[in-house]
Amino acid sequence: MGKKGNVAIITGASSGMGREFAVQIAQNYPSIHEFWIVARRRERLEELQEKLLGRRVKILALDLSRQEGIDTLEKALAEEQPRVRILVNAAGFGIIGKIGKMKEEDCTGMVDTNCRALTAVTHITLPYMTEQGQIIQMASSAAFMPQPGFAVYAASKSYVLSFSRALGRELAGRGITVTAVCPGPVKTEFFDIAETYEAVKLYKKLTMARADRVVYQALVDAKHGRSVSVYGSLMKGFRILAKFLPVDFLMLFVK
Ligand SMILES: NC(=O)C1=CN([C@@H]2O[C@H](COP(=O)(O)OP(=O)(O)OC[C@H]3O[C@@H](n4cnc5c(N)ncnc54)[C@H](OP(=O)(O)O)[C@@H]3O)[C@@H](O)[C@H]2O)C=CC1
Ligand SMILES: CC(=O)[C@H](N)C(=O)O
Repeated sequence: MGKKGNVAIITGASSGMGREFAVQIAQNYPSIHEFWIVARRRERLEELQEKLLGRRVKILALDLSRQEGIDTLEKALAEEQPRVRILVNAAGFGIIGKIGKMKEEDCTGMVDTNCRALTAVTHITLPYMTEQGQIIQMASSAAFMPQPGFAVYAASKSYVLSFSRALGRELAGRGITVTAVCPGPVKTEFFDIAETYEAVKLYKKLTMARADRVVYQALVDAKHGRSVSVYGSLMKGFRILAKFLPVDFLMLFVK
């Protein structure tokens, strides 16, 4: 399995945008013959398998925040030597709340999953990526400026954006593109966990985008080799503001 056809590896495939990436890639990329779908909830991955239009599917029910999860993926890669055409790193989570007011493992867990796991998955998959391969990293508009009350999450996404842009330059010689996806709030199960301590702000609730549209735009941007994908004029405008206005001024509005 894996040696003959092109493979797409998608983490965070059990819900939200990761799941949507799998469905849209299956619909629009006939050259992808096999999917490796990764997340902790096996039953969700099994349910997704039914939607992947008869492609070969490898289900990897792994916790990527743990080294065992990364090791298992690395072993599967070494055994099967897949030709990876698309890697989507969508596994991630965020918890709204102030440092010191939430459990320590909730704070550091965001770093473990959003930064460490994403870096590790990218690192171990790179040797198997084909020329013209695409790496799609779920960052966020939260990467554009610090967010008091969502500090670790926003910092973790700044890491993803910075890492992905530099990686894109490193890989240019191999013909592999890297796209950091930076949407504003998107209506997914993300907020079930995010609201563990505090509710999401009203302005975010009112501006939530649809996951299918964000993912469609991200796939178009990745196809064009764009380093950053921002869905919607609101977030495009916010990105420009965040580039030009002083951070201390901007932070007055997200307290
Ligand atoms: N929703 C939003 O507003 C936005 C989200 N993003 C980012 O997009 C990405 C996807 O989020 P979204 O689809 O909204 O959220 P969801 O909560 O719907 O999906 C998150 C996915 O990550 C997986 N995941 C979480 N932790 C782990 C882990 N330790 N090991 C393996 N898989 C894990 C979950 O699977 P399981 O629980 O089965 O392990 C799930 O499949 C995240 O990185 C998020 O930060 C970016 C901008 C906006
Ligand atoms: C959850 C997100 O990443 C979103 N962009 C936000 O800032 O709330």
